[in-house]
Amino acid sequence: MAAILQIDKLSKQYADGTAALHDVTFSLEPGEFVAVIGPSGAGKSTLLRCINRLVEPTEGSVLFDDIHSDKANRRQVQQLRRQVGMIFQGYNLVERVSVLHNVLHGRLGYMDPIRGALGLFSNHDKQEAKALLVRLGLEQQIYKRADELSGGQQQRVGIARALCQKPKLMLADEPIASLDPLTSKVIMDYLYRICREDGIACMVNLHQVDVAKSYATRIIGMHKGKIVFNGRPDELTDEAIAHIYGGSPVKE
Ligand SMILES: Nc1ncnc2c1ncn2[C@@H]1O[C@H](COP(=O)(O)OP(=O)(O)OP(=O)(O)O)[C@@H](O)[C@H]1O
Repeated sequence: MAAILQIDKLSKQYADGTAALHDVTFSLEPGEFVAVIGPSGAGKSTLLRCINRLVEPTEGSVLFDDIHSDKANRRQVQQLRRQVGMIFQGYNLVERVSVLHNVLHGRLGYMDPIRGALGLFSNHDKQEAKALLVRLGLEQQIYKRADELSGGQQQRVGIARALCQKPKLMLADEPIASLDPLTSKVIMDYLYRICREDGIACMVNLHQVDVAKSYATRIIGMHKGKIVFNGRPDELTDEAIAHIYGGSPVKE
């Protein structure tokens, strides 16, 4: 199957000289659910953000569905961002507006900017946004303000907003880091099930190895800006985990 995402020799050095990514190469096939694990500072967030150009890579290329992100013009970056949904640890909702409006923000990339700024969403978009909220078990919360919701409910709104973009790829940057274990399971169950049902490829940064092992179809392990593991969950041995988190060499 043709890759939906092809990352080649990607490196990122921040302005202060921090080398966050070094020579990262991998590809993602449609429908894969990939967990990215690694210690704090390994470069997981930088990697995700280089994919949708929230961070400019220093070297290397990102090819997403025929768009060379590194060479893309403004129109192509906009096209890329429409097709790549993003879920954040802190949910990134507009707190004082309704849950429905937050979800509709996922349509802004498809709209005339003036209609978008005025909040003139079509009835079709509103129906789709409501259907997504029902799918995420939030039918009672549709007209509430976002800041009236619990953390787990807010993250479900974040997922609905990303789905409203009709993405081909979902990037989730530590989506459960601020949630308790029970709520984390609910969020991971929704994210996994919906991505699998809708054929959306997903890359999710996680701190919890056990969570990565129970959901991912593939795991990428990072250490100091490099990929040091790329394999199936059953290949992630204790030794491989020690290598990712401690940098010890993997025996051949
Ligand atoms: N804007 C920035 N400017 C300078 N250095 C940065 C910036 N953002 C991240 N870094 C550095 O780049 C490295 C990788 O950071 P990144 O946030 O990508 O790692 P991470 O694996 O996602 O970490 P965590 O799990 O703690 O979120 C770290 O050394 C970090 O301090």
